[in-house]
Amino acid sequence: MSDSPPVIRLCGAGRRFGTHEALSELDLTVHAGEKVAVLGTSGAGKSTLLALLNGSLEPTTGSLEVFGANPARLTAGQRRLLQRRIGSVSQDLALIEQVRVVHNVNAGRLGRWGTTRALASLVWPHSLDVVRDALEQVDLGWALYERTERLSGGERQRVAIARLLVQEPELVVADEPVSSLDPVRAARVLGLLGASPTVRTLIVSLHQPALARAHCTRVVGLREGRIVLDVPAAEATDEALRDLYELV
Ligand SMILES: Nc1ncnc2c1ncn2[C@@H]1O[C@H](COP(=O)(O)OP(=O)(O)OP(=O)(O)O)[C@@H](O)[C@H]1O
Repeated sequence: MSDSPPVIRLCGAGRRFGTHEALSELDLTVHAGEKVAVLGTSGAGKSTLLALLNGSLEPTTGSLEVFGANPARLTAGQRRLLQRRIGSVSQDLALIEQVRVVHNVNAGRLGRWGTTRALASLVWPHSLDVVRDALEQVDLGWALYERTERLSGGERQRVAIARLLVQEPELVVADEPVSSLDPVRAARVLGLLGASPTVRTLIVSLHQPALARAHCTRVVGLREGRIVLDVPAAEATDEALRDLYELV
């Protein structure tokens, strides 16, 4: 193993919303190259965990390090550099509806561009070859100049994946990125993220254990805000997962 710090290190981390404890006492270390699936029932805390990991939420207890740094202690400039290394897909996808698909995909490159280039690209889109290639990888080559608001839910999810692909982040944190896709496309998108030469580490929440086993190396199970399972994907058998999904 290299000397570089883990990509993620959570120690005794928790997150409260008012009096509600969404996550409690999480210990989780993720090393570069791991592909981690986060599973659990609705409300188990998956989105909250991923929001901690992508820097959009802070833990209310315990500690979090991403690439060896506590995001809360970084300067604004250091935070921007950190965000460039993290590609994120949230459940709301964070797409701009009124613009054409090419611009939403190019948003993945904004972290590397200055303001002038970013503004110019809104008139004459930059990096068209790169954008086209990313869209083709998610079967959306035809949608380059479509208005984003006209696309279906599954097509929009794939635009968000194409945005990730052009960003070339070291770490991808994806919250249910295939929830609107048909089974073949869901497998294909996860295969793309898992096999991408630039995405070195993947943390993805899923509702389909079969996809976790097929495309990830490790399965972390959350139940009522706590990690109750943390095994290599091959050991995440139906039996091992039974407790995770049992309704209380
Ligand atoms: N902003 C918030 N304010 C208050 N409570 C919240 C907030 N975000 C999440 N919660 C609560 O925290 C708990 C965990 O929510 P979270 O969205 O992380 O679950 P999840 O496992 O991602 O669920 P799902 O699979 O339905 O997306 C839930 O009880 C939820 O109501």
